[in-house]
Amino acid sequence: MAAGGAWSAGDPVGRRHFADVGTLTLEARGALPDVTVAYETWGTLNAARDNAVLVLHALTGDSHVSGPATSGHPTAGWWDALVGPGRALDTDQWFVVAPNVLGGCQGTTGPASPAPDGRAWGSRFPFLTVRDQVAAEARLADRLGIDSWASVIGGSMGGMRVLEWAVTYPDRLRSAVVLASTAYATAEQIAWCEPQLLAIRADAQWAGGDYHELDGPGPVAGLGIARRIAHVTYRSELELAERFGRSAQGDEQPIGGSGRYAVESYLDHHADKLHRRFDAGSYVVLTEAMNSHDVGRGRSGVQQALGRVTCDLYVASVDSDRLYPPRLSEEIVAAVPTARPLLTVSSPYGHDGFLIETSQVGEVVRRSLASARVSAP
Ligand SMILES: CC(=O)SCCNC(=O)CCNC(=O)[C@H](O)C(C)(C)COP(=O)(O)OP(=O)(O)OC[C@H]1O[C@@H](n2cnc3c(N)ncnc32)[C@H](O)[C@@H]1OP(=O)(O)O
Ligand SMILES: N[C@@H](CCO)C(=O)O
Repeated sequence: MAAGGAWSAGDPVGRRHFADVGTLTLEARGALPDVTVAYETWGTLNAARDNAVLVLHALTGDSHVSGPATSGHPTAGWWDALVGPGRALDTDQWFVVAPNVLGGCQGTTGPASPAPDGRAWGSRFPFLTVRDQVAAEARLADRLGIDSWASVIGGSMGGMRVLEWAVTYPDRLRSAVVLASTAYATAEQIAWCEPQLLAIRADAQWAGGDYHELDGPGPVAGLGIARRIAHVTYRSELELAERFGRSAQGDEQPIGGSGRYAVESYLDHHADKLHRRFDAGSYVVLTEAMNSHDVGRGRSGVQQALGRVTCDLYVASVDSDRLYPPRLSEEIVAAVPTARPLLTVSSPYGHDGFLIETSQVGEVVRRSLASARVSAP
């Protein structure tokens, strides 16, 4: 990419693989040609090809579930504690696959990728739904020769894709884990996204979505505002109160001075970090895809759709999650015939608890894998 701020698609070498999955016919309209899916794997696929586990990341995640920070990944794997020998996703037993989502910006085709004419897709990138993203992941499974996943696991936006997998391809997964997620985007979730989308599109550097080919920083300010809004929703009111209170950041005072509150500084920090690792165009495409999420669309409603699920389903909510409140997980459990009783991750951190509370999340993952049938180690 030419501009777009300091964001980089990362080290093209690293440990990622790239699968060409062809042209995807999209749910809303049109098609996306020449789709590439970037993915990482851990462990070994067994001879029966039935020990594979699919891990699906959330909004700003990527394929780097586990491993140290690299030149391409400024932070260590987002579930590093869960993957490896003896860990919940025990790589002595399981073959773990993690793709970057369709529309993303870490190797999988997205708005910053070159279109057939060689220029970045930018504003020409088509509207995606969660179903399109899952269709791309199913193509990846085909390419890897994996007919049936032992488990499909994800939180938040990743959990949306897990549910779509379970509803669309009930024969292709034996168990599933849906963390801090929902069967449909609620009015409030869509409402929180609206000012985020407006902030990015109001940034003069957005250039109608075609900033990738321009000189300049790209819509860094707009993306930063979007991240600040989103990040507040990812944490709990009590955590922010106890952690930051009314403290000032440093010696300068916010009242009558030029200082900032500590919580403002914290949000500034997260905004600054995001634009270095994430493309604003992807943020828009993925946010609109999340807003589209409704497993019941065209399937006679949510209850009917969830009634199609046949895998062993584990649903967990975070008790302090104000963005994906536990009632949304309760609705899934009530409607899925094969759902286990709702599990609760106890955390002061809110929605981000699904990323932070790796010990509790690991237990949920262990349970799902214990119920997955495998031919051989
Ligand atoms: C599946 C996926 O979606 S993966 C994508 C999710 N990952 C990310 O988005 C990476 C960005 N980080 C986050 O979203 C969250 O921090 C999490 C969930 C990953 C981790 O949460 P926590 O461990 O609780 O980290 P926390 O939110 O407290 O942030 C810590 C950072 O804030 C900084 N910080 C804390 N207080 C302040 C302050 N007053 N002023 C400025 N910075 C501050 C810390 O120095 C630390 O910086 P660093 O991350 O550069 O080391
Ligand atoms: N921190 C997570 C929250 C969204 O679920 C992310 O950035 O993807």
